[in-house]
Amino acid sequence: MPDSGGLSIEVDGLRLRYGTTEVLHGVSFQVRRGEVLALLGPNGAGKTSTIEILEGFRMRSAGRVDVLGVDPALGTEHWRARMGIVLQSWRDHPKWRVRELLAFQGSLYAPYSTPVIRRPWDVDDLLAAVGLAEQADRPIKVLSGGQRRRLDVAIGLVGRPELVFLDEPTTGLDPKARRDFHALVRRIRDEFEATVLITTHDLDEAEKLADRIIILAEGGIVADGTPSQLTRQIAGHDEVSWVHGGARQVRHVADSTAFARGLFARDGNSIRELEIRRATLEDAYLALVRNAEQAAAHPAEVAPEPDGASR
Ligand SMILES: Nc1ncnc2c1ncn2[C@@H]1O[C@H](COP(=O)(O)OP(=O)(O)OP(=O)(O)O)[C@@H](O)[C@H]1O
Repeated sequence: MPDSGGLSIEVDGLRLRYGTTEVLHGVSFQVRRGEVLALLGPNGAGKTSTIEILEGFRMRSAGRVDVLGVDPALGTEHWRARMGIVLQSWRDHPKWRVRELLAFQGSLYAPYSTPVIRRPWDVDDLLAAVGLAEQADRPIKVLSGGQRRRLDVAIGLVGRPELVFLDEPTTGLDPKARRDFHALVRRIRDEFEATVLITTHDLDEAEKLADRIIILAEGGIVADGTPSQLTRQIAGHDEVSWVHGGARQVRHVADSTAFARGLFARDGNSIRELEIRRATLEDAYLALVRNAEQAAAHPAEVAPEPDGASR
């Protein structure tokens, strides 16, 4: 079965220690089949370590992990063939030509083809999908950095994976390649119903791509929700400004829609030049990470985020 109860990933109480340092202090989350989940967090938060455990490349210290219905510590080649992995670092195959390499990598997946999922992905179709059709017959050593990154993505997708891990996939891509890549992620989700777990430091990318975001900081999950749910967690960050009686007024409020409704109910036609600046995902991210870092440094002193309106 591709999943257990519609879930591609289940993590419960995951702990990881490197020597005497505990990097993950009991992390729990689930990812539904077909969901695009972005894992965010500061450098060193444990994102890559978490993904490596899910991929079966790193042993956990404690906790329960289930990926596509299997404990990754016990994963077989057949289980691994159902996943696609795009790592942060380049693989080095300088003498291969692009098409040859993809055809070879694809052939490794052929034994795992099923009537439902035909493996591998047709090489020409895949080259077109990642924008490498013109480079198909070039040796890999002559590709630009961005083209090599596209090839990394193609290698991760050639087996028509049910679950794709993308570790900072758009680093080094130009804006057009980045936009094409976002379209490709949507395509693999929509056409193949693949589950996608992506790590990125680009909050704009996370907001555009992810159905759900998890923020990891100080060894734990500090937020888990849709981009707009996360943004709403940071109360008092929507800025509403308007002109009334010739003077500009400014308020910072938790819910700008409700505030504007009240404003119009009260002052009606005399409101001019209403502007609302919603809290951004970046505002939310920075506040949540800052809170987690302060809580870790001074466990007793951290005050909760303010709620409601303030000047
Ligand atoms: N093999 C290792 N041995 C010891 N410590 C390690 C090892 N790998 C990672 N670490 C440490 O574990 C912590 C988490 O690292 P990890 O690479 O998972 O973070 P990350 O969130 O992916 O960071 P980045 O955003 O910089 O990629 C870091 O403090 C790192 O130094």
